[in-house]
Amino acid sequence: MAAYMGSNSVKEVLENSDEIHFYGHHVDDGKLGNRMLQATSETENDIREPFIIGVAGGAASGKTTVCNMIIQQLCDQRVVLVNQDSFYYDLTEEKMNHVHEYNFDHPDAFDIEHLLYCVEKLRHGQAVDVPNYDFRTYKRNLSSRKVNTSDVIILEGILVFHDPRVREMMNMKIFVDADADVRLARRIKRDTLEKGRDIKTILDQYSKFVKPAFDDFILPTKKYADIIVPYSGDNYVAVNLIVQHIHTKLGQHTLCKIYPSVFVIQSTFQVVEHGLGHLPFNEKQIITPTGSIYIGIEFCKKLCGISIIRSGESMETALRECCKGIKIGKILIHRQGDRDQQLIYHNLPEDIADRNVLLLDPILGTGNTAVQAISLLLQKGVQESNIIFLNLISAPQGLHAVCKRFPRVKIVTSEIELGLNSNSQVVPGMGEFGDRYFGTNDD
Ligand SMILES: O=P(O)(O)OC[C@H]1O[C@H](OP(=O)(O)OP(=O)(O)O)[C@H](O)[C@@H]1O
Ligand SMILES: O=c1cc[nH]c(=O)[nH]1
Repeated sequence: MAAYMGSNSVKEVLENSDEIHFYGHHVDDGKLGNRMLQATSETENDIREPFIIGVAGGAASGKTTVCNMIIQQLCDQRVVLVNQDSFYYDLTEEKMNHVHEYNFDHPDAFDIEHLLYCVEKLRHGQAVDVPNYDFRTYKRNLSSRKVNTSDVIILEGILVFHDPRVREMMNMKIFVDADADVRLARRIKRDTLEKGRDIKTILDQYSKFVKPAFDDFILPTKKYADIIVPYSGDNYVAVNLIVQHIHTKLGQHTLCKIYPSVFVIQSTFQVVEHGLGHLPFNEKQIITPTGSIYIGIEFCKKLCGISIIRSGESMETALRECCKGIKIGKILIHRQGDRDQQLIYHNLPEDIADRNVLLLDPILGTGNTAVQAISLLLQKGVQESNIIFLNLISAPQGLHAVCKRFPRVKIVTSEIELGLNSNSQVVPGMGEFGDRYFGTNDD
């Protein structure tokens, strides 16, 4: 476990000091302090960004049905649907005169820069005006549609996976797959009814543009999909699985919105570094023994790590890699399922009240253990706002318990899971962490 929590990016330079922890970089290497601050704020922003889903697939493959089913099942969330069709370029008079020669299924038919601009704004919490494209006039209406940002943004369209910049903004990519004959039959029905087109025109357009564009541009983007949904009427199983995943991810968003003290770091590599990034520091310059100038940072206040025995000890190596010589204290709490915890042992730095405390425990289940440990730290005079709880897997129940009781304690975790089972184990989770890490399970 410690191996994947280790710090590769942060170099510790001053050793054997439990008073000063200075980690930095050579003067040529840029500004670590700035990088750390940037990393922290970027990650915080990421957490609050909407969940963006791309839904691609051939024309009339069932994308809209899948999107509607997702929207219906996410009824407790704010969802907005943005259709790539809204970003068709207006046809010029000349193109209008030869409209049957115009390829609406080619990537160049879309104003992708405008689409990118709109999604980028929504992603950063701003409302946008999305154009209203009229298929009868082949032009955007004068009035646009005001779209507010939401918890979930669904971006639907035949070619939404085509541009890598759009793809990169998506948290989940779904490709709706339907046989060519099914797509053609549905297209004929839809275009005659909804767009007032005649069958000959539809078939000409299909063989001339739609089919070649599907083969050349749309089908090749299927490989980018995280999920391929075979369209056969209403695919409830696939949509249920998708919605379940979104709910789990939104659970994180919701908890982070409720509790500004919770930070979810997408990679377990960065839990320790991110935690350190919350501490106040000053930039410091030193001359190394070889006479080079070295710029790093120095924490304003003394630090210590406190691990909750046993599992918290698995995080000590990572902490020591970042802060060599750091004082580490211990707390042992006997956990009995969901019942009261018993404090068995503690060994804390005498001057702990004057330190920032990084509390280490990879699992936050019911939260009882963490609440006991934090209560002990407060009894010893540690300021609540000087405690950062570093964690790998947390259950929503544990987060509620700690955040409600200690709103000023920061929690840095790498995953918020679904919940707890009847044995108070985190689910899906990883079972008994300590047994797995120390090899004391029966398997
Ligand atoms: O939030 P809670 O429901 O209180 O559970 C979390 C506690 O459970 C685990 O320890 P465990 O008791 O399994 O001991 P171990 O680390 O020694 O294996 C974990 O490391 C936490 O300390
Ligand atoms: O899932 C859990 C809950 C508490 N402790 C663990 O090790 N795992």
